[in-house]
Amino acid sequence: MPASSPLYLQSSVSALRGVGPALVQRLQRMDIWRVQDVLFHLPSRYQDRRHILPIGTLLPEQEGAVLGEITHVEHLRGRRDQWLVTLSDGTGQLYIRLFHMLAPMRAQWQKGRRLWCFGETRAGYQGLEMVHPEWQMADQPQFQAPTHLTPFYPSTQGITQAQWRRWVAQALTLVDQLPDYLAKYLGPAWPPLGEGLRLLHESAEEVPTPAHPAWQRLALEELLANHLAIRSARTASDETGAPVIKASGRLWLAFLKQLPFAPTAAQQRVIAEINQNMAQARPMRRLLQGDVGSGKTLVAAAAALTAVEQNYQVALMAPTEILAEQLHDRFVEWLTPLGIQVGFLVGGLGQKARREVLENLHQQRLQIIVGTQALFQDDVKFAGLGLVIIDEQHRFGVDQRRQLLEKGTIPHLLVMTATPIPRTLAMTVHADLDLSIIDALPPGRRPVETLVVADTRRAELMTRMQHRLAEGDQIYWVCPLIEESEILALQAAETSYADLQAALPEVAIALVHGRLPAAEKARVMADFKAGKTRILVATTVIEVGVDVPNASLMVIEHAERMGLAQLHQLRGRVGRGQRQSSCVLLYHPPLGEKARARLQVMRDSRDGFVIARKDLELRGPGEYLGTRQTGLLQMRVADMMRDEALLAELPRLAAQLLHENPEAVQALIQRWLGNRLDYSQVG
Ligand SMILES: Nc1ncnc2c1ncn2[C@@H]1O[C@H](COP(=O)(O)OP(=O)(O)OP(=O)(O)O)[C@@H](O)[C@H]1O
Repeated sequence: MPASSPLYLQSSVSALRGVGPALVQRLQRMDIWRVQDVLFHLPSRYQDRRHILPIGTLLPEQEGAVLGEITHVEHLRGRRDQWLVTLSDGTGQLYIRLFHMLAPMRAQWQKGRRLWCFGETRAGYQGLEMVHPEWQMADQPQFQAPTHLTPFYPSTQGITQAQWRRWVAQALTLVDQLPDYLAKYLGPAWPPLGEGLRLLHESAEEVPTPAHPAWQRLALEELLANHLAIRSARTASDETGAPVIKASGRLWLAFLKQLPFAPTAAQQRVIAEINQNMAQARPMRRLLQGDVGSGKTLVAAAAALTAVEQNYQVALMAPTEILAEQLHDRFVEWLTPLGIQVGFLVGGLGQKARREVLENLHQQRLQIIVGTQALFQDDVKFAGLGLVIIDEQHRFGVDQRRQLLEKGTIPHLLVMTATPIPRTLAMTVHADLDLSIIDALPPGRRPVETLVVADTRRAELMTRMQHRLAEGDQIYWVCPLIEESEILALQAAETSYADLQAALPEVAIALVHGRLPAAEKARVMADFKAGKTRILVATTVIEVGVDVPNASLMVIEHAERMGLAQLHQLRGRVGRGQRQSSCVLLYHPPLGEKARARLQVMRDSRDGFVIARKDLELRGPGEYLGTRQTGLLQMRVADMMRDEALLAELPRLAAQLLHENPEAVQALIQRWLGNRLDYSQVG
């Protein structure tokens, strides 16, 4: 082997031992280009493989190591071969399910052998099981149970955890060379930057917690990097002018006359904030936040009317075709009586129809266009785009948002989200976005009654459903994504669909899932909306934004596997009309402790903010890192809600750095935001 050349933080990852050309490409796809980027690729959690857990004490969804004797090996032949291995340790039995078993492994996995394995338990049909755990035969001399915590890195296909650990170890030898731009501005109580990175990569004994000063040091720098990125983008966009749109309110008043309800005070307030914003040449960058069902669509319509009255076009984007279609229908229903033409553009549109829409848009025969990502394509040209509205922005790539904004001169931008972010946090971190909050639900809403029910009680549930159906109500039946596999989710949904059809043969039931062709999806949703189908079985495609006020019961299968934010979103699909609605959270017993606590939060609370806070509290150590953040910003170590106290430091640090060390500003942004095109570059 040739002598390895010296390694630098700025060296390409190819300089790391064990990284060949194919791996370089894979790493680059994860936005890891240089050795320094490996240092900032932080573990998403830690595995504790040190302690052997008695099998009898295991709960579902528990990760851990067990050691026992193989008492049975069964080869299950079927569409797909499987092996079911029984492991016993005197306290209980655990099944190990394997979908492939190569000959050398088969030779070892014999009855009577002692086996150590590490994995996550799940409730299987026969009892607790682990699927493809990591393993070692424990009755041979080379067996060694791990003595340290094991960091677990976010990865991609073709990169193993062992590889990450080797690369990180190499990069860590350079950690002290990393420039610490903040040291001189922070008091002596703050540990150096490198300590934070060591803490996260090297913790051997205890899972690090966010309260640790070294962690806080990293979080502070990450928040600052985001803050700086946003600040610099905002300065750039401030210099360029957006159209000054001042409407008389003529269209809005005409619209109100035909609306069957009156806007709430909260809606009126945010509409006024938006109108004021659009009347300025400084481009609007406004985040409209409102809990599920708070009536954001009406606010979007009001903003659109302001632009249309002054002859500007409006683009309205939704994250999925179903939602785009629904928004389109709503806008057509509301606005065509006022003589406004609303177009629709999604990927699945035929060539001819598409050309026609584009032509109409370009000639300004369409004032409003509703669609999905398809609105970004190069050939989509506007005559005068004045306002862009994005629904549930976090589903959109930042890049796409930028592309759309490039289509107008500098259009105003309104982003709608149901994700709760406290005002103070949003103001500090999203320095570029102004915030409007709809803080009250429309009147007459009755809180959704939430029940937590074991899935062994399906018979009772069927009776409840029959009652509802007899009263003319409609029902959602949701099957969540299992193990992040769309195919498994689909199988589960198909099974539930068949079961429901068998149990309620006289009822019209439909199935909708992510793999249906767009037109088919649209048809199924339209039928449900029109009341032609009474039960809609769905994978979580209905999660965001579907509005069918007549649906008053939602059943969520395997609710114990879902996150709180997702459950809250889903539940928000019912309780949108005047009638008393219910949400049944079905779980598969036995229930793990954490899952029980999560479901209890759902039963006790209906407020998105409260639920988000509880979610934070319920995350155990090791679940803090790499968790999906509240939509807008995805951070690695910081959490806006948890690290609220750090935000106070940001303006001072930012001002000092910008003044004294502008190069450091760019370096920090690069370090934390990397080459990702961040939304801060928008506009
Ligand atoms: N002021 C109001 N009075 C009565 N009903 C209203 C009012 N505003 C909106 N609604 C109705 O409330 C329902 C929910 O509104 P909308 O779909 O806009 O919610 P949303 O904020 O987009 O929620 P989500 O984030 O869940 O999609 C709709 O059926 C809408 O017609």
